[in-house]
Amino acid sequence: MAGEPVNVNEFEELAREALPKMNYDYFRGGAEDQHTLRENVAAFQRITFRPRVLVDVSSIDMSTSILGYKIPAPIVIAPTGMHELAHPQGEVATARAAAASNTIMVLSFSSSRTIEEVASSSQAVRFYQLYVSKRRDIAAALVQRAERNGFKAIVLTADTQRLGRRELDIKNKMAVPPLRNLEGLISTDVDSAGGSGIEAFVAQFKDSSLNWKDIEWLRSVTNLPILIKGVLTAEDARKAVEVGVEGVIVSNHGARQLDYSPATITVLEEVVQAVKGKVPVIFDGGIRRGTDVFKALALGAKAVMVGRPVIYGLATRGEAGVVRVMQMLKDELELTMALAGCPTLKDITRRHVTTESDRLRSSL
Ligand SMILES: Cc1cc2nc3c(=O)[nH]c(=O)nc-3n(C[C@H](O)[C@H](O)[C@H](O)COP(=O)(O)O)c2cc1C
Ligand SMILES: CCCCC(=O)C(=O)O
Repeated sequence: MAGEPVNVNEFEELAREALPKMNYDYFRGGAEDQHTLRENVAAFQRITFRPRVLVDVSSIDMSTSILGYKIPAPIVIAPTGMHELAHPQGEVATARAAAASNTIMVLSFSSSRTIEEVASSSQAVRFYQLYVSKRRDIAAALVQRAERNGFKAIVLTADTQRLGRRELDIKNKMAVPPLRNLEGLISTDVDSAGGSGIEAFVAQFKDSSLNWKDIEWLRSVTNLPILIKGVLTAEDARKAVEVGVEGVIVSNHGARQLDYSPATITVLEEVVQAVKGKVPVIFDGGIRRGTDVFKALALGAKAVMVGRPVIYGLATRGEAGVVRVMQMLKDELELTMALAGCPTLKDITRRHVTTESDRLRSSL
């Protein structure tokens, strides 16, 4: 690609050029037919704006807060695994970029670098994403390490009872690289039977009996607020509120788990309505533009998280690349707000977008 990247999608192209195929495939790929992977992005393209004109937008305020932590824009770093496959500094670089961007980073359970390394290299507000192992003492130990090291919330990923079937990883015989948090706790040296080592590893360690009752167990091992990640229905949103978690994250795991799950942006409103404002609803999946962020906010998200674009920035330019990606999305959101006539996040309403279902309803 010639010249400087001017948008987040161009970072993806650069990352593809920079990375070994196996690593790029792991980051980029989705489950099975990758239908949901395409839809996560395509569904945004079917939402249009109802911009308002002649509003004073000489000053735009994008600031918000999540669980009381103030951030200058509602764009947060999603938990994604194995950052050393993108850059030798791994999550240390990502965490530094989060601090430089004054945003929140959710550190993945499957990080290359340790909780302690990430904590000591960055002042960013950090949340810890948890997968619960069959041996509960291991999960509890990880949560307590995160808490001791100043992480501010636990993000419990609920959509990964087993790993989705990612055929690129199977073809590449993708092996699990070192996950240093797990050293001395769980072996990642698994027999992949000639397929995806990641899938085999998850099958071996993950407790697939995990269920709503276990939130109580999680409460018993930590004082941190708990967010549930992977909610796609009103039913589960109500359950999450019922069991008393502090936040709900609408996510289909970047289309890496159940293929033919809905594009997340198409179910956000359903979840928001079910939650009834009792806890914040955070959104992820397919955010590639500031316009996407605006659309998610218009449909009721408090903030969005970004997965792959952060990795592409990291792969291309390390810390500086992640800072640039976050800045691009933020700048695009600011411009979108100005052009749509919304000087603050509160001004963004449901009336500022037209969705596919709006169009269907009005054609009846
Ligand atoms: C390479 C990669 C690794 C991921 N690893 C994790 C993980 O360890 N834990 C988790 O909860 N979600 C994980 N996710 C899902 C992200 O948190 C997020 O839901 C998703 O990336 C959002 O979609 P986007 O990539 O289109 O922004 C991963 C996603 C990708 C692309
Ligand atoms: C133990 C690896 C799981 C990482 C993950 O969640 C993903 O690749 O989507």
